[in-house]
Amino acid sequence: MTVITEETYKYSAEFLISKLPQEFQQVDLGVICGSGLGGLVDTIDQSTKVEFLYKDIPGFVASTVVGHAGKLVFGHLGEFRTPTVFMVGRFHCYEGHTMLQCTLPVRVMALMGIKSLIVTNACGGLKSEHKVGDLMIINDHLSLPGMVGNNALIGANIEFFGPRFPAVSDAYTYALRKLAFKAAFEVGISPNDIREGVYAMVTGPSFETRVEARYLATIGADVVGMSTVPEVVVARHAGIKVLGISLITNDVVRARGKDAKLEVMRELGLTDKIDTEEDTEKTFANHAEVLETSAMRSNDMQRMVIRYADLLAATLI
Ligand SMILES: O=P(O)(O)O[C@H]1O[C@H](CO)[C@@H](O)[C@H]1O
Ligand code: HPA
Repeated sequence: MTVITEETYKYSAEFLISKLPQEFQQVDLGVICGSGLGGLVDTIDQSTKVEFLYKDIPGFVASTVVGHAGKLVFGHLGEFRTPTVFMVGRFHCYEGHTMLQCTLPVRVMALMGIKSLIVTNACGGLKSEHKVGDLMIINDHLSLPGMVGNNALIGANIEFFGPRFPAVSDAYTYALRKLAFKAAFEVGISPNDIREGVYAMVTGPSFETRVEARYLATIGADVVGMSTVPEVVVARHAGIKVLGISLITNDVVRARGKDAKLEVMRELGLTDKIDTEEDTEKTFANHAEVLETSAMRSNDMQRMVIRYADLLAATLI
């Protein structure tokens, strides 16, 4: 296991601070941009923005996924010009990174002063009432890797950040979820296009089998993705408040699929039963579809995040 010490995090933060103008040496808000959702940084004041490629920051690993630019951007967000740090592209375990490597930027952001983190992601919808393109405010998560031995906090606890056994039952606080819905409605997102629910994390990179999808829905998940949870756990451990926003980019195939045996028996006249199961062969999940939906809906998500940052800056939450 890669060991990352308190000094490693501090070294990365000090590196950034030494290169940043004073206005960004301490930031209030962090934003992690999910697949295809990095366009948010195009909405910030371009004249004050400062960018670092991940490959140039000590301790950071490389971002290898299409739709994840691989840069850390500092800028002013919204009308209140909140000093914000954006991860434009995140790290995933399926890229070969450990959870500690994937979450290193969150601790670096903690050292740079963030009090609040907005985590966004692209995900697959598991419920028939969801539409592709819907937004979902996360109200809880189901960490499949975390439950079976791959929790982001495994290893020596760094007391400097937080306690050995942090509670995450309130990771997605009610007050912030309310603020997010307020932001969404104020920017004109229809209540029919935004919901609240449970995000399940799997490691990927293969998408779910049909039975895995049914299993996830049965055990309480509304959507599934391959990120977010490690970042949230590490942020909550460090006392950072979290808002999670998912964009449902595709429908996860759940139908059982046609019964081959029955079909052959019917063709040979051995039975007259007909398989009524829907044929979903054409709807495989794929990353191109994920990026396509992100591109279609990223504007709404951006407007909502900007409004949320302003509401947050205007409240004492
Ligand atoms: O969670 P983000 O980074 O948004 O990306 C999602 O999209 C990719 C699959 O298309 C996976 O990486 C999944 O986690
Ligand atoms: N499954 C897992 N992760 C995802 C999906 C999906 O269908 N879509 C986007 N990320």
